Amino acid sequence: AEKLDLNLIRKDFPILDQQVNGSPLVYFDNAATTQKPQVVIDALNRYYTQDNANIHRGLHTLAERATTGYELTRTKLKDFLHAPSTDQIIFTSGTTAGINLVAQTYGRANFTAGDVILVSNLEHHSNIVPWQMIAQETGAEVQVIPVDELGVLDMVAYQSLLTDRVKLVAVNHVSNAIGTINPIKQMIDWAHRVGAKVLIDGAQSVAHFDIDVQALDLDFFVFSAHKLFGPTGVGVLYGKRELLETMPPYQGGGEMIKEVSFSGTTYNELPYKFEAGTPNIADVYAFGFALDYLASLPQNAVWEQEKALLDYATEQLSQIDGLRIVGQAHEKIAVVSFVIDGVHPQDIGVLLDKFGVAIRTGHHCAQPLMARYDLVGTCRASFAFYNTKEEIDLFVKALKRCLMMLS
Ligand SMILES: Cc1ncc(COP(=O)(O)O)c(CN[C@@H](CS)C(=O)O)c1O
Repeated sequence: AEKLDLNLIRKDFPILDQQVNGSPLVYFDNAATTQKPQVVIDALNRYYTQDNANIHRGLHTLAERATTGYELTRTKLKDFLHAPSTDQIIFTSGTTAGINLVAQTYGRANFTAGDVILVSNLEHHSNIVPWQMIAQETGAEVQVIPVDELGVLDMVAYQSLLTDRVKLVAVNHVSNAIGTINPIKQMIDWAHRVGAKVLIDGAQSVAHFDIDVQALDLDFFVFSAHKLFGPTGVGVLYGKRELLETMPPYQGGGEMIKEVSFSGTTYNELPYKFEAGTPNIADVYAFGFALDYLASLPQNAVWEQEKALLDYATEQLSQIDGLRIVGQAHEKIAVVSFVIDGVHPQDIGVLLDKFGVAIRTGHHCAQPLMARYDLVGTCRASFAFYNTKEEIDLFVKALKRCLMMLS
């Protein structure tokens, strides 16, 4: 199978070539945010030096160019997600904003007392708190799909929780904290059988899978550009047309209207009904170049590289005395969460940074999951295709030195 030329690839990510505290940077925090290829950085620079103007309204050349660039990304996303139309691609500020939008519009219009919103114990706070907020407001109830010792969702429990009271199932495709890949096709099919809609939080899966929203029969799908080698402050909400059409607007203002008068206001068509105010034009424009960059890579080689990194890191870390990997699902993305007997994750994170190694420590915005495993937090190393086995060797060597210093 085709392999990635990592020397060439890493030249596309200038940020990776730097020293941190006297050692080469080893960036293993890609689940928090990915680094950006030069083409994205160049696109941002080009937008602000040549094309910047407000969009959709101005009739002058720069406004036309800015509008074309912004809408071109929406078209690229339609293709990327295999969506039926661009109308169903809504730009938000991120995954969190997308989930809040659905909770505050679809939720408010459809949830009533006694309804159930089903989430999982693996969820990120962004896919728990918005549902708690709308549940409080509507009298609906949030119930939780349990997870087992390995970090795998309990599908038997899921089936029994799927009563006809369930109006929405909101789960992540992949856990950010421990890397578990959930069987979302099956989960969606089962939910639809009881008449429930499904929102899939794809923040940690879009970078690792080809997502076909029609084949998955997805009702809602949300993710952030910054997890997909694009800028921060840009998110995508995909929704089924018949759902988006019936949902009231999320925020009021310019762009999302047709006619405003003090005797009444009419709203714009999809997708603009959900895009009030001047959007994050430059970052949406630059995001399109991240999508082009990814499309230029041999996708299987990318996934092979990530799998090789996961397997090698797991093998190397498993040899360290007292180290326990948290989350050992058979189906995992390239994330290794671990704890070490007698050592606080925070201390490891701080010390690793002294050796130039960037990982994330703590609860990873998944406190209910940490509580499930009776942990204050974990150390999380998360890899991208531009990381190397040599970096894993540096990481393991540094980790062993940290443990010597802490012993
Ligand atoms: C599964 C999942 N769901 C939602 C979010 C929120 O994405 P935003 O772009 O911040 O809105 C994230 C972001 N997880 C980062 C920051 S906490 C991590 O270090 O794991 C996520 O992983």
